[in-house]
Amino acid sequence: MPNMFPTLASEDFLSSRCIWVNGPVIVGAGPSGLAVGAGLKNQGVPFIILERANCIASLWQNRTYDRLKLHLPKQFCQLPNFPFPEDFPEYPTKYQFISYLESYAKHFDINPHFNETVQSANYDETFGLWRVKTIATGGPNPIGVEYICRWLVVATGENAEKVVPEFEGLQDFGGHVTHACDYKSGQSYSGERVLVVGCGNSGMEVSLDLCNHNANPSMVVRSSVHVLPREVLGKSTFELAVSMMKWLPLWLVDKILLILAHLILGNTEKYGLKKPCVGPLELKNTAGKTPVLDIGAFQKIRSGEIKIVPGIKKFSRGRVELVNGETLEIESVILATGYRSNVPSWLKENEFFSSEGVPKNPFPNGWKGKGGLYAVGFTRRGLSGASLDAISVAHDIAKSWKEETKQKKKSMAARHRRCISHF
Ligand SMILES: Cc1cc2nc3c(=O)[nH]c(=O)nc-3n(C[C@H](O)[C@H](O)[C@H](O)COP(=O)(O)OP(=O)(O)OC[C@H]3O[C@@H](n4cnc5c(N)ncnc54)[C@H](O)[C@@H]3O)c2cc1C
Ligand SMILES: NC(=O)C1=CN([C@@H]2O[C@H](COP(=O)(O)OP(=O)(O)OC[C@H]3O[C@@H](n4cnc5c(N)ncnc54)[C@H](OP(=O)(O)O)[C@@H]3O)[C@@H](O)[C@H]2O)C=CC1
Ligand SMILES: O=C(O)C(=O)Cc1c[nH]c2ccccc12
Repeated sequence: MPNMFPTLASEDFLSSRCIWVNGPVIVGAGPSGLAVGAGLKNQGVPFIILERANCIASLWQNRTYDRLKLHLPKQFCQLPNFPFPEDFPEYPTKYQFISYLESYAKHFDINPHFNETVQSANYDETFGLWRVKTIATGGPNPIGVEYICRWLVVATGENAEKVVPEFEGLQDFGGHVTHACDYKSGQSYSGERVLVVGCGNSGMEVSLDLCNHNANPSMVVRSSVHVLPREVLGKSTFELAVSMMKWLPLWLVDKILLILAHLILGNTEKYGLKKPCVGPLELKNTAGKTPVLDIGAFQKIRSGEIKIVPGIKKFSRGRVELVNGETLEIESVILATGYRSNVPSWLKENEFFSSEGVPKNPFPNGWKGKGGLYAVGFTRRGLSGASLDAISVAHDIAKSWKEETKQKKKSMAARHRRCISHF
């Protein structure tokens, strides 16, 4: 018997709309998307920003811990054309940074479409247009929307999704397992033995915060890590590196950074923090691995308050077995295992973006693709890299928007004249 009630795809239940955008569609209302928006506003170009969360800068507002501060000095973190307030400290807190971003959006009158997740973006070769499909969940029912535009700006970030590795036996562990993006404070871990998996800036700072709340962290270092002091003789290490880069080759700057780190912190390898073979800046540029800028975790490692342990073999009820055969009894696990881009899941394009979801061309040539495609904030250079991209992208789009608008006006005027001459 034929099926009288064929099942409908979930999309069929959505009412849908199609919208022509006179200008670019920007995906993501983080610092990168806001900075492009500001540049476009300054040049009179209309645009829309689509944001899956219900606020701007959702990484900063929803997916970071309470005690987070910017770890680069403020002059490297402000966005174009709107400086930080003068009374901001050298390393603003995340709350100060968020309030700055709110003022930034207000100043440039940027109003993203919140609760609207981009599901796919395809380039229509025939018409030379982008078709961007979203699901908007702000109203009583989800709505499917399709935007048609000439320019598409990808500003979804290098940290769009958490990385959650699979571990044997984790389902039997029975304790609390959280990713660093959901960790707010060590308060609820007081007195607990906690396994922190990963030793990047997140792993280090979460471990430090746990110590400050009387918990006992063990931090997994499965391979290697560069630990640099955040400051050298009161001057930011990052700033020092940027100044040296003007005169010296990268390898030499890396050597000097490692010598300074050794003078200030001593031999970090003695405590189980094996150093990578490649220098800290070279590693950041080639593999995107950020060196740790230490704000006090290393002192806790030296004192034994943070225990360093090797890679994980498997979990079992209330325990973890390590690759060296040692077993630890633990109450909780925090996965400080990093983040990844989500571009491959929605952008139907594989010439400009790699399979990891970052532009294939290295900095400074990774911001412009073909057919009006742009990327902002994928340079592995934090907020200062995002600002540089945003300036280039806004300038380039404004130029071609103005040319096309002028041409359209010309051809409309010509059509108008032809119409008049008929009378
Ligand atoms: C804990 C932490 C601390 C950091 N500290 C510093 C620092 O001190 N200095 C520095 O320079 N950098 C720092 N960074 C790097 C960080 O990536 C940048 O600061 C900055 O947030 C990058 O901005 P962005 O706009 O490119 O990406 P994001 O801030 O991640 O913004 C991207 C936005 O896109 C939205 N989005 C994603 N997918 C979709 C979709 N499909 N549809 C619609 N919207 C979508 C997201 O919800 C998000 O709001 C830090 C990162 C982390 C994780
Ligand atoms: N104050 C600040 O400004 C802060 C900035 N940040 C930034 O946020 C970004 C993300 O940092 P972070 O979250 O630390 O992520 P990272 O990608 O820098 O580090 C991930 C860590 O997890 C480890 N890891 C991944 N998978 C496994 C596994 N299966 N077993 C054991 N270890 C594993 C990695 O080890 P391996 O190297 O062996 O792969 C690495 O040590 C960085 O750019 C960082 O600088 C983060 C926190 C604070
Ligand atoms: O914190 C981050 O994620 C950054 O990307 C900031 C950053 C850019 N370049 C760097 C080099 C060394 C340490 C941090 C950074």
